[in-house]
Amino acid sequence: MYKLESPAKINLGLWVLGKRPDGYHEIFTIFHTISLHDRITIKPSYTQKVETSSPLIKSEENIVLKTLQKFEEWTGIKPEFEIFIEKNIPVGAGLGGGSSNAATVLKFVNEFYNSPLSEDELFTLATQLGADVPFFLKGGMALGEGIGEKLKFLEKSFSEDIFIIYPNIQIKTSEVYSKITPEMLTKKEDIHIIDSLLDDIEKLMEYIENTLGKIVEESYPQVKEVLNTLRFMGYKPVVSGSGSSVFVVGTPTEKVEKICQFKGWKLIKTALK
Ligand SMILES: C[C@](O)(CO)[C@H](O)COP(=O)(O)OP(=O)(O)OC[C@H]1O[C@@H](n2ccc(N)nc2=O)[C@H](O)[C@@H]1O
Ligand SMILES: Nc1ncnc2c1ncn2[C@@H]1O[C@H](COP(=O)(O)OP(=O)(O)OP(=O)(O)O)[C@@H](O)[C@H]1O
Repeated sequence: MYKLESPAKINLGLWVLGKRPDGYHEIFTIFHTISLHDRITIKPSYTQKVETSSPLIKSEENIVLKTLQKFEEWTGIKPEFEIFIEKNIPVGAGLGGGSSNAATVLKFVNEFYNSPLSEDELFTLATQLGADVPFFLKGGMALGEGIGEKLKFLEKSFSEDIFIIYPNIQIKTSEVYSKITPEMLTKKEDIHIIDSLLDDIEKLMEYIENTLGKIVEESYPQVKEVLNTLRFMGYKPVVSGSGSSVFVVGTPTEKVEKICQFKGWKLIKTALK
């Protein structure tokens, strides 16, 4: 029996640079893993089974199943494990839960069968599973370009406390990207300043924004309410990825805890890692 931790991520800023012919968008983002994680239990077996603790995820659609199938396509080896995922990462929250599970299992299975896939092959296979998957092969802090698969992993990462508010709604990433219009695009040269702020979280937070977050705020009143509540309290909240979760650097006051309880929002205290 093997037990693996599958970390969540937040996007410390996300800008959309353009739209590609294949419908995907060129982005610039700063990925950062956090200590919030799913727990994956893997048992070698005579069959292949993937289950989770979340009713929101249909077994047959689990990205981890797709990961095992792709691994077999690429290597000819049929991975036979019973996998159970204890979901602590809220689903459809912009925290990369599924992508993290896929990368964590892909890395394990490749090592279990004595690494038939090279690191480059792992990254290519991961990209085919989803734009966020390659980042989770290493984690930490990374600049993401392309569709998010062109990664520059940074030596340094942050360890500050953050808190996340999840308003219990799942948001489909494709829906958010489909609302991108030309005037929402950013020129890469206009965000060069970011490169000089990568070792100062306070300064970085002054500049970061999330283009997808602006769309989510306008399309989902529940997220808008979370953002305005936090702004009213003097925080600088940022939507992670395509939402619905919102993060703030720091620790929540009792007042924040009370409001989350009253509103029925899920408050997660965690840290950059
Ligand atoms: C929003 C982020 O989570 C930020 O990290 C990622 O950009 C999205 O990563 P992801 O959820 O793994 O995305 P995928 O599952 O690969 O793509 C879901 C859908 O999002 C849209 N998509 C995704 C990534 C990207 N750079 N451009 C896009 O337009 C596409 O319509 C795609 O069909
Ligand atoms: N193992 C999994 N864990 C979570 N979601 C999964 C998993 N497998 C499939 N899914 C599906 O993937 C979709 C996105 O789930 P996920 O939790 O990764 O969203 P997310 O946190 O918004 O991810 P991202 O930040 O990459 O957009 C959901 O509709 C969910 O049902």
